[in-house]
Amino acid sequence: MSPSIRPEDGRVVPLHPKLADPGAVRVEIRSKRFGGTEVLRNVHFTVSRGETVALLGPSGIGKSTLLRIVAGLDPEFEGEITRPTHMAMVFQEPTLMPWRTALQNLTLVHSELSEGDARAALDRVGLKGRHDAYPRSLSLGQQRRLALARAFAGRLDMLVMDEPFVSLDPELAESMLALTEELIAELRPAVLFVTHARAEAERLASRILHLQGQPATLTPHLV
Ligand SMILES: Nc1ncnc2c1ncn2[C@@H]1O[C@H](COP(=O)(O)OP(=O)(O)OP(=O)(O)O)[C@@H](O)[C@H]1O
Repeated sequence: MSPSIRPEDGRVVPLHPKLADPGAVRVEIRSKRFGGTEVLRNVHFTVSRGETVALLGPSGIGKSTLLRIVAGLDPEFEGEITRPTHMAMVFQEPTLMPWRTALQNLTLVHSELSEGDARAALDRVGLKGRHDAYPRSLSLGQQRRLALARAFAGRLDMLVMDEPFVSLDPELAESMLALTEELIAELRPAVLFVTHARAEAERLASRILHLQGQPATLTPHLV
């Protein structure tokens, strides 16, 4: 039985905790159009808490569009998304506030965090001694670490990542991948991430979903 109503337009409806896993993400997209072009059709899947799902597919197929809908950034679709309250996103580029220190980038987003906890979260991702640095004085790797610290700080039920390791040199990509793996294992959120790299998908994900066709739909493959 559906735990939530099914409006005609896209809406995000909280799950009733007694009816289903409150940490789960459920995606039911009947259709997504940009003007006259239908990009997604009948895309249905769930991500349980503690599960990591990778989304693969050719360039331009609709991966970022799907991710934006799931994250609640694009309400213009037909269907329904059910997701937990505490969600974080990690993008290709670290979206940091340039006029705030590393510590403030964390505490302004997570007002519930004590300063001690925020500092510990920065230390956890290897930013010891850089708490008071501004993003422009951090290396790209340090900026990415700060973005990860921000995503994983506080309560995290769901994590959405859009090609988080793209355009990094292999060494940095490997260290970010390892750090992300550790943080996911510690917090066990429901994770949905987009990647072009099959090896990355196979390493992080317990399940891989392929977007194919026009309009795109899903073909599931178990790793
Ligand atoms: N705001 C928009 N307005 C109109 N068309 C759009 C918009 N955003 C995306 N599209 C189109 O929707 C389709 C899917 O785009 P999307 O960015 O989701 O693909 P993608 O699979 O993430 O691609 P890539 O792997 O290259 O990032 C593309 O044809 C794109 O041109």
